[in-house]
Amino acid sequence: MQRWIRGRSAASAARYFSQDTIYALSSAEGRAGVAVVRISGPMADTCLAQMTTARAVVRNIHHPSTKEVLDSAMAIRFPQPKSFTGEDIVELHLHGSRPVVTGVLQALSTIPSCRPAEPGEFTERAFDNHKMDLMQVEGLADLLNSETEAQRKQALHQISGSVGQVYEDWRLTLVRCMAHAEANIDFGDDEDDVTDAAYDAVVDKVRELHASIGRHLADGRRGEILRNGVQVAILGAPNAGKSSLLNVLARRDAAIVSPIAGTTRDIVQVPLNLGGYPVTLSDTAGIRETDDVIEKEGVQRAHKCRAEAHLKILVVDANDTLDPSVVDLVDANTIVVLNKLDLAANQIPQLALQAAAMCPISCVEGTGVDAFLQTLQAHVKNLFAGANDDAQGLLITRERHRTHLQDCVTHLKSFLEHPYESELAAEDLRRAIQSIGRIVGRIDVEDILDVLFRDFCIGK
Ligand SMILES: Nc1nc2c(ncn2[C@@H]2O[C@H](COP(=O)(O)OP(=O)(O)OP(=O)(O)O)[C@@H](O)[C@H]2O)c(=O)[nH]1
Repeated sequence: MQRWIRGRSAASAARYFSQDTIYALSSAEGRAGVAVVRISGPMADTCLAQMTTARAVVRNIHHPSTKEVLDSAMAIRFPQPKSFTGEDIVELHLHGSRPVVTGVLQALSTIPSCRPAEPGEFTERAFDNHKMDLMQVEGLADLLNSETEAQRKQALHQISGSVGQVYEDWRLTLVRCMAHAEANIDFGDDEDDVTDAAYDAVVDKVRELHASIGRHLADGRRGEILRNGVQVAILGAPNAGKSSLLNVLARRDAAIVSPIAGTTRDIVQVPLNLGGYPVTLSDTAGIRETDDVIEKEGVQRAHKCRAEAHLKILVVDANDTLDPSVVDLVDANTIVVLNKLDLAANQIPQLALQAAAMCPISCVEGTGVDAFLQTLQAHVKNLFAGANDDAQGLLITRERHRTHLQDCVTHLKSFLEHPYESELAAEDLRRAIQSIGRIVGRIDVEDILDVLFRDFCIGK
């Protein structure tokens, strides 16, 4: 354990070695049915003994010195090593009232070597005690930040450890390959065990792994898109009804709507949950040639937004002739919305556009909005189609993982270019092993952990 704690930031290492017992409110702040105070560390049982006589039963909680009754609560013990942190843990399930929680936390501060927990410190202890690996900690962070069902599923999948296990299996395969490569350096042809045929099998194994990781990398970034949300840009000419559409979908007046062409200048974003998938809708400035400096900037931002979007909605006024510059915006990832149907005298214009779909609607009357939403939802869902094609349902959820996997592939490729130059080949495998080992994380994890735990709430 010393090996990787040594690199930990000074504050974090000091915290770890102090052997303090930490406590915090682990449920949400404020009035609630139940408030859970979690205590972890060597004094957890002592805290319990000093404040109540209970073991998972309802009892009075006393102030340890004044003996004043602070609450009637349920106390649960989770003895080490099977607890969340791997240490003795006590949970006090209190009434969810501010004075009760404040009184209990204050009472805990009077017990020697007990102190309030830092954000994420319970999870940090779980990591330190090998109860979770880095990917699981990241998965927990994702779960806490998740807002839709699909995000929750992905985070839970990562917390379960199954994704990390696949990487660990790949790493162990490479370790075995490297043992063979090093045996080649040490014994060459003199050793019976290290036959050419055995080494050929190692090269085949590396080739296989190189292909598997390559396929895994070609996942269309579905895991990262799901984690960060699907970006959908609403584009079109001025006055087509882009802001009106945004407001209809958001069910509130998120953007200003007016008959003055060129009203929207900056990007206006609204988050949506579409069938369990997280979506960010961006309303943009109407695209046209202009000398107005501010509007020009708005049009540039609209083009940038379009370039970064996973899906585009092109809003067209069904009563206007199509501007060629707007036609150029259409591609296979664009849903065309023919708006202002109420003014079109029941004539839906037939447009020859290579779009993903065409949806006639009226933002003012609400006609066609439900059908459009279904089309949009289907296209969002389609971005993730095939997510479970992979036997393990394996998706890359963070850029950090992708970078290490790409490094690993680079080293494996280098190995495959000179597999029979023993020393070079062994060095390539060593680097490939290191790259993949960094994902699950026991190497150079300190900076990542510091950032991760900073984003955690106190009590987690
Ligand atoms: N009749 C009718 N009017 C609409 C409809 N949708 C929008 N409008 C009107 O069209 C005008 C422009 O609507 P906006 O939503 O501001 O259009 P926009 O595309 O965001 O415009 P810019 O900000 O100029 O890019 C407003 O007066 C809206 O009330 C519709 O379905 N039917």
